[in-house]
Amino acid sequence: MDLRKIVSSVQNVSEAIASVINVDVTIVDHHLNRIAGTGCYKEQVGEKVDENSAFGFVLRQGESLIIENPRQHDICLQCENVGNCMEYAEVCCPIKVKDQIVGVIGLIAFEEEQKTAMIGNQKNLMEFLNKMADLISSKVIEQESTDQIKFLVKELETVLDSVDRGIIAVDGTGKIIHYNKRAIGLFKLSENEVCDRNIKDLLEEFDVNLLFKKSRQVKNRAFVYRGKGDGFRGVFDANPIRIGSENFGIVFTFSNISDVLGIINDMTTGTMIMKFDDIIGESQLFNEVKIQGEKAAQSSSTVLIQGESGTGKELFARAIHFHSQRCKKPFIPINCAAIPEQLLESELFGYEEGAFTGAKRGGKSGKFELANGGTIFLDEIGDMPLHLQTKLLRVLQEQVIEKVGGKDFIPIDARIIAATNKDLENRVLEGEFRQDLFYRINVIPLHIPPLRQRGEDLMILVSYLLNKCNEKLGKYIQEVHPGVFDVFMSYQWPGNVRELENTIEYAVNMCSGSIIMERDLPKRLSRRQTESKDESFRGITSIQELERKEMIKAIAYFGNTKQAITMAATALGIGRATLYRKLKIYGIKTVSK
Ligand SMILES: Nc1ncnc2c1ncn2[C@@H]1O[C@H](COP(=O)(O)OP(=O)(O)OP(=O)(O)O)[C@@H](O)[C@H]1O
Repeated sequence: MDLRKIVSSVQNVSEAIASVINVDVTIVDHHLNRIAGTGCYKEQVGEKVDENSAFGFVLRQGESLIIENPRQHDICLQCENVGNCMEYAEVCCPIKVKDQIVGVIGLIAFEEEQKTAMIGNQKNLMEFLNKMADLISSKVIEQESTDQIKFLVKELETVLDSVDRGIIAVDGTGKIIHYNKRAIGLFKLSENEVCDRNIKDLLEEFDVNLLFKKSRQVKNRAFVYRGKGDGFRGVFDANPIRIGSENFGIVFTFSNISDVLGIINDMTTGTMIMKFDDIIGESQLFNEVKIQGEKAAQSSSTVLIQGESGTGKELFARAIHFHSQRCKKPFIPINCAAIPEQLLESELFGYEEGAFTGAKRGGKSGKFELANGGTIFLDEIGDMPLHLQTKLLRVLQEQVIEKVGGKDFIPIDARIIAATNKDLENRVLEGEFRQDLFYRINVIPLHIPPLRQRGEDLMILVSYLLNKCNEKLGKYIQEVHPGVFDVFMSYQWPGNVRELENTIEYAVNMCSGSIIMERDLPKRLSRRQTESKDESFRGITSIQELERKEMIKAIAYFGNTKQAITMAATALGIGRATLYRKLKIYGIKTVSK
């Protein structure tokens, strides 16, 4: 508690005392700084008073003191000013705030007449001085509470401004009375504008009156703020301000939907950051794909990654995303084959409240919305149902999505990387995949070669996966026996790297020494070796299958128009009618004759 905070009040009090009792007055604070004074003391304000003076004594003792005989009094003998002292008498009274001494009021007589009046009227004088000290004390307390309120307000403002949701408090009519910085940032309002606004201006499509009437808490309500052309989609909570049974207003908290979705992504998708250097393989064939992938990362065009199951298509998709300019934004994978057909649409595009029985209150955002600004990875796109292919084509063409049961089109900026282990061209010919969509997604095609075609990579992958498994299982297997490599090289690896990974993990578990031997391998691998001869027989393709494949190739090359069929027939060396007949037999879809 500091008298210096109320110096002007203290000076006023000292002048009032001086004019009532006609002596000089001076007041010091608890550090013995003179903070107010009349007469000769006025010029000494700001100076320090000697701690051995009567003021110092009263500050230490906390009791009033009257000195009738300056320069002879015991206290005066200690004072450094005793030689220059001109006083006739002195009265000092402590100023206390809640038992704490915060200063001293001193009255000084410089004439005999003043001294007589002071000494003669001691009792009344002391009472008067105590009242003046109380007055100063109450001013200090008042100042302290004002400071405390200012501090609380500042503290609250800082708390509100450090929340990354917009906060707006309104009175019972909806008029904005408090807000934080994030709120004016979200609604793009200036500080002057915001106080003239009513919450109804910001939540146009929402029945705010009902909210006031019902005075109920609301959580995560979706809304659209259209603003002056720079609106946003968001969610809000509303909490009524209730004291007793009376309502004083509502506190709203707002978030931009893309911020919310960003947090959901970070928390739920457990983004695995992947770089091209993390993808193992140095064979020429594989390196070429990596180079293509790196180039694809520099662009925002759609990529179609084709390759057998387990060849690393998702790894490539992730690496492309994390090498691209979108790397700080979400990477959202969705497996189109793993989600039941009736759910896939709402998973991809989201749904509005009430879109179907069982739809969640407030609706749901789809993967496209989650991927906004980033990349959506549509795995197993070859299994996407035809009606969704049509919707996807629209997203690609118009860059907007429409939620299930929704009325609005939501602009979306998500890069699409699709992958499939099916022969998509074949699916087009079979009428299972839209040709126009195929061309749209196949802008940058990447073909990941199967493991059996990259023998050089097998060795590096085995050593990489061995380390990985040792770490995972806490084992120290050092190497793989050369005989095991022979088995690996002659095996077809239908499950590619995923299968190799599982095989190594199995072998590491089975191995009791430090080298993986043939006996540690899963039985299917050694069985395959003995069966490989049978398999090479089985590898012989029938004439009919060859014929079918060549026809598919010709149609894929020349196209599926009437004119193209004639050209395809010529290239195949058969007549047009024969080609039509055979296409029908093989179930290859074409334009009608
Ligand atoms: N070149 C590689 N280097 C390291 N690990 C790899 C490599 N290729 C694949 N893998 C591993 O193999 C597994 C399968 O990879 P991924 O899921 O990317 O394959 P995919 O082709 O997308 O498979 P699917 O077609 O079944 O979806 C993963 O555990 C992945 O880490």
